Amino acid sequence: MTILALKNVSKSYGALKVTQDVSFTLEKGEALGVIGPNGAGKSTLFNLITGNVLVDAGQIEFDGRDVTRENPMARCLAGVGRTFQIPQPFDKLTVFENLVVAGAFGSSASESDVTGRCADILEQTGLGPRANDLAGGLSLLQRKRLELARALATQPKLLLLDEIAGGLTEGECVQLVDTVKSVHATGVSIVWIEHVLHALTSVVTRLLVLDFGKVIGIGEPDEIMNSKAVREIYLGIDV
Ligand SMILES: Nc1ncnc2c1ncn2[C@@H]1O[C@H](COP(=O)(O)OP(=O)(O)OP(=O)(O)O)[C@@H](O)[C@H]1O
Repeated sequence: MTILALKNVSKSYGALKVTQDVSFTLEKGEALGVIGPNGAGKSTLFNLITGNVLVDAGQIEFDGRDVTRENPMARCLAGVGRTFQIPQPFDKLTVFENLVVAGAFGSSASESDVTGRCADILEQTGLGPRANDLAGGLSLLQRKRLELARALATQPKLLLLDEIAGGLTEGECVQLVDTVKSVHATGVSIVWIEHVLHALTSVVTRLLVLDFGKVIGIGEPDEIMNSKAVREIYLGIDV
């Protein structure tokens, strides 16, 4: 069953075509990786799915509904959760308070449900011992964990991860990937933009490659990474 469908989606900023006729579908429970060179339009793709940017043309369906013209709040409440490339938590709130704010405003759960759920998410994301620490004092790995936890507090059916492994050490990356795997195992559908390919391919079963806003490949990771188009355009190898 399809959870997300983009149909011929396009977006330009002036003369710059950032998203060009992009179409793909994501099945419920699937994890899809998105790769491509800097500036290929990956984050813009997320902004179009969340509604932070509106399409110029095309259609976006989420969970069986046309959400193309819906605002980000409506899409979040419907189950589209996301993390940002640069985590920006409320630095002067505690980790737990950050989760409660996300749960209270980004989900339709009642107040009592939100606090209970946030306590569970703290454990799930390994932030239990940091619950009462101010977010501003967290390490990069903990900030990434908090970014993931805040997205989970909105009770997403679809989780969009934007370079969550970027900047981490190898050991930290392994830890975070384990947490992403545990989230995926609960049935949440995932689209993950990531430059750290080994982290990405340990979770996703398909890769989508963007270049200059166009989909130049979508398929199984091995097939995609060995394809002529990807080696020429994405890896810069002349074949
Ligand atoms: N609001 C905007 N106004 C004008 N140009 C924009 C805007 N947002 C993005 N762009 C441009 O669109 C292109 C795609 O940007 P985007 O951030 O989606 O790429 P990306 O693939 O996520 O890159 P990176 O891997 O560096 O994060 C870039 O050339 C960027 O400068």
